[in-house]
Amino acid sequence: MLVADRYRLETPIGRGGMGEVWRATDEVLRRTVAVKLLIGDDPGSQAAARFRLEAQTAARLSHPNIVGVFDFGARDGRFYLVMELVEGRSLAQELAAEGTLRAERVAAVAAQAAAGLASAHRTGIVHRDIKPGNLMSDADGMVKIGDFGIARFVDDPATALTTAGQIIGTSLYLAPERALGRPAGPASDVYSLGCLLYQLLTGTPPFQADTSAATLAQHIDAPPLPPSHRGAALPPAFENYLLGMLAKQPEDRPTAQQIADWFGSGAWQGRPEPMPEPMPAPAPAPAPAAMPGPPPHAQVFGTTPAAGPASGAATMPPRAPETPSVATYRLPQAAAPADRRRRPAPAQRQGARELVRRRPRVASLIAGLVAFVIAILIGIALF
Ligand SMILES: Nc1ncnc2c1ncn2[C@@H]1O[C@H](COP(=O)(O)OP(=O)(O)OP(=O)(O)O)[C@@H](O)[C@H]1O
Repeated sequence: MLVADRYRLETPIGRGGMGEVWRATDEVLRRTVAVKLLIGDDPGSQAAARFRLEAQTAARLSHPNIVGVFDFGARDGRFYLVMELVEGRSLAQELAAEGTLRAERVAAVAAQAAAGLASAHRTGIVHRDIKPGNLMSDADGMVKIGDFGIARFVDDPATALTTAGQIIGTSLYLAPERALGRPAGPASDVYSLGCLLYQLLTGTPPFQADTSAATLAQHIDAPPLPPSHRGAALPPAFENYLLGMLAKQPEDRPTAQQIADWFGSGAWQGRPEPMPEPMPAPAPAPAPAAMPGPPPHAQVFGTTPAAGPASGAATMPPRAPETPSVATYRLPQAAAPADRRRRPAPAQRQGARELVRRRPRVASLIAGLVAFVIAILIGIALF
C-alpha cells in the first residue's frame, strides 16, 4: 500500500492506542522509515488532535535520543505520521524478554533518556507519558524517546488535551503532583523516568496497587521501597540518586540535564575518591577532585529509608577493576569514615620514606633524638 503517493508500507511493527505503526520505504528519498497511521478517520476527533500534536511537538525537536519526525498529513481520510525507524525494540519489550536489566544498562538508559528529555524541556515541551513502551532502543543500544502524543508545551494550556480534572498518562508512572491534579512540569517527566528505571532494575514499578486510584495514592504518600530491598544489584550511589528522582516534591528532584550529566559521568558507580598515587617528590598530596555541592535532592536522600550504603552494598556483585573517571561521588556518610581510616597509613609510610631519602641528616637527627629519649626513659625505669 502506498501512502501519500510516497510511503510504501511493508510490514506492520505494532499497534498502540492511537494508531498502527508500519515499516515503510520513502520512495522519494529512498530510505526506510516508520509510518504511523491513525486509527479512525474523524479529523475532528480528540485522537486526531493528539496525533497532530504529536507531530507538531516532535517536529520541533532534533536530538539523537528523540525519535525524529519527518512528515505528517492526511490522505484519503487517514492521518499519517512519518518517523525515523528505530530498528530494535521498546524498553517494554526488552524488559519482557529479560525480566530485569543490569545496573550498567539501566545507567546507560538513564543517561540517554534524560538527555532526550532535557532537550525537550529546553524547548518548553513536557512529554507527560514516559513509560517503557515509549522508549525504544536501537540495535546499538541507543535509547530514543517516542510518542509525544500527549506532550504539552509548558505554560500553554491550549495544548493540554485533557478535560478539567482528567488525568492522562499511565498511573504507574504518574508524578505525585499530577496525581493531585496539578499540571505536569519537567520534574514530572523526571519522576516518571525514575519509576521506569526502578522497573528496569527490579521488574516492577515502585507503586502498583489493585486500582489506579490506590496507585495514585501511593505516589502521593508512600515512600518507595529501595530497589536493593527488592533484590536489585546496584551501587548505593545509584540507589540514592534514583530515590531522589522519586522525591515527592518536584523541586527536590534533579533536573533532566543533571541526571544526564550524573549518569553520563559514571558517578552512579559510587566509587570512593581515588587513592593518591605514590609520589616521586614530596609535593603535598593532591586534594581530591572538586566535589559538586550536595544536589538539590540531597535532603531526600537523607530521609529515604535506603539512604545507608549497607543495603545496596550487601547485594553488590563483585565489580571488575574500574577505569579512572573524572567524576567522583561522595559515598554516603556511613561508608566514608571506614574509607578514610584506611587511607592515612600508606600516606604516613610514604612520608617517612621520603624524609629519609631527601633529608638523611634531619632523619638521622630525629632518630638520634628518639633513641636518646628512649635511653633516658630506660635509665629512669632502672634506677
Ligand atoms: N519510530 C518507530 N520505529 C520503530 N518502532 C516504532 C516506532 N514508533 C513506534 N514503534 C513501535 O510501534 C508499536 C506501537 O507504537 P505506538 O506509539 O503506536 O503505541 P504504544 O506507545 O505502544 O501505545 P500507546 O500509543 O497506546 O501509548 C510499539 O511497539 C512501538 O515500539
